Amino acid sequence: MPEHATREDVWTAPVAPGPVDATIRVPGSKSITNRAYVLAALSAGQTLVRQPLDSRDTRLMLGALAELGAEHERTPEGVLVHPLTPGDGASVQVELGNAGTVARFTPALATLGTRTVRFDGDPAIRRRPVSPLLSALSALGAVIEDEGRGAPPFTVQGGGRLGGGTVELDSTASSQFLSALLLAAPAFDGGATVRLVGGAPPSEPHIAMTMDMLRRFGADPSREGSEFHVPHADLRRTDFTVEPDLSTAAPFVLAPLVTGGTVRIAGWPEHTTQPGDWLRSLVRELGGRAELDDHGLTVTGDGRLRGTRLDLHEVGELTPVIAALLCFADGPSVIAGVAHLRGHETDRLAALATELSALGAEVTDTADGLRITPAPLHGGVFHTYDDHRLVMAGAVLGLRVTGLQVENPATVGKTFPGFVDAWQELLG
Ligand SMILES: O=C(O)C1=C[C@@H](OP(=O)(O)O)[C@@H](O)[C@H](O)C1
Ligand SMILES: C=C(OP(=O)(O)O)C(=O)O
Repeated sequence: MPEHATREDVWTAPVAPGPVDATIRVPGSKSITNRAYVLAALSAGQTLVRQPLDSRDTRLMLGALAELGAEHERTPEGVLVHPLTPGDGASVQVELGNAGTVARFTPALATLGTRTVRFDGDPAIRRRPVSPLLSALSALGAVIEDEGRGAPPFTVQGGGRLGGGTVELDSTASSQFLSALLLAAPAFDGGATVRLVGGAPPSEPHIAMTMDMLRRFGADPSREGSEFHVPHADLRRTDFTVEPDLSTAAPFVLAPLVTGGTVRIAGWPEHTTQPGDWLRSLVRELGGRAELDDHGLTVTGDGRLRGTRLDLHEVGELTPVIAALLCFADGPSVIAGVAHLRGHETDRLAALATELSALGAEVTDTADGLRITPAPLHGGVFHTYDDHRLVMAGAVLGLRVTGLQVENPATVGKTFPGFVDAWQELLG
C-alpha cells in the first residue's frame, strides 16, 4: 500500500444495474495539453491553449514552466501561455509530482535559461528512469548533475542556450526521452538529430503526436527510420485546441463489453495521433461494435468478450484498464510488449498481478506483460499504488463485482479529477 493512503480512503465502485446507456464527455488529453504548454513556452508571442486538461499533471507542467520563466494566465477561453524568458540566474525548484511528461519534457527547457534548476517530486518519480535523456542532453552541451541513481532528483545548470547537434539515444524505457529532445530541438542553436539505439521505443503514437504538434507550431521535423531530425526554427502559434483524452476514455469505451448496452463518447476526433484511438479496433476484436461519426464514437456490446493475445507496446498506458477488462473474458488472455510498464507510475505489471489475483483471477506477470486466466471474482480492497489508471481499472472491475473497494480514488486526479462523478453518471 502506498505510504500516504489509508484503508478508510476508499470508493466502493458501483455494480452496473444492467446494460449501460450513456453519453460521456472526457476532459482534454494530458499528452496533448502538456506538449502544447511546452511548445507554447518555446514560441515567440503568446499562445492560447483551448480546452486544456486541468489536472494534477497539467498543473505541475504549468508550475514547472513558471519556475523556468514562462508565465501563464487562465482566461475564459483557455490558458494563455507566455514565452520563456531567460531568467536572472536564480536557483529554483521544479516539482515533478509523478508526472512523466514534466520530468522528461522540462529539463531541456531549463538548459535554455540561466537558472539553476533542481527537479524532484513524489517518492514514485524517484524510481522512474531519466538517465538516457540526461546523458543525451549532456552530450548536446547541457550541464546536469544527478545523484547517480538514473532517476530524479537532478539539477540542470542553465547556460542560456544549448548548441544542439547529433546525439544517440536509447529510448526503450520510455518514448518520452525522445519526445523531450524533439520538442525542445527547435530552440537549440543547431537543432537536433537523434539516432535511436537499443531498440524501438514504446508508445509510437506519442512520438507521432510529438512530430505532428511540432509541425503545427511551425517546426519542420523529419524522420528516416530510427533517425529523427529537427532543425532550429522560430515557433509561433496563437491558438491551439486540445482534443479529448482517448486514454482517459478507455474505461467508458470498454464498459459495454462488460455490461452490455451502448456508450457514446462525445467529440472523438476523426483523425488523431492519440494511442487511445486504437480502442476502436480492440472493441471489434473483442466482439463489440464501434462506430465513429460527426458526434463522436458509439460503442455497443452484449456483455460477453473473447479472451485474446495483445501486444500493447505502442499503447502501454491502456494496459491497466484492458487487464481489468480481460478478467471478464470467456477464456485466458496474454498481454505482451510492455516491459517498460515496470517504470511507470508504479511497477504496473507487479501491481496488476497482485491486485487482480487478490480478487480471485489467476494473473501472473511475465518478463514483458501479463497472463490472465479469468475466474469468479469477489469483493475486497483494490490497492491503487498512487496510480490513476489503477483507479480506472478498479472501476471496470466493480461493474460486475459487489464490494469492490478502490483505495485512494483521489489519485485519479493525475489525469481526470472528475472521474468518479463521470463513472457514476455512466451507470445512471
Ligand atoms: O509522451 C507522452 O505523453 C506519453 C508517453 C507514454 O510514455 P512511455 O513511452 O514512457 O510509456 C505514455 O505511457 C504516457 O502516459 C504519456
Ligand atoms: C505513464 C503515464 O503517465 P506519465 O505521463 O506520468 O508517464 C500514464 O498516464 O499512464
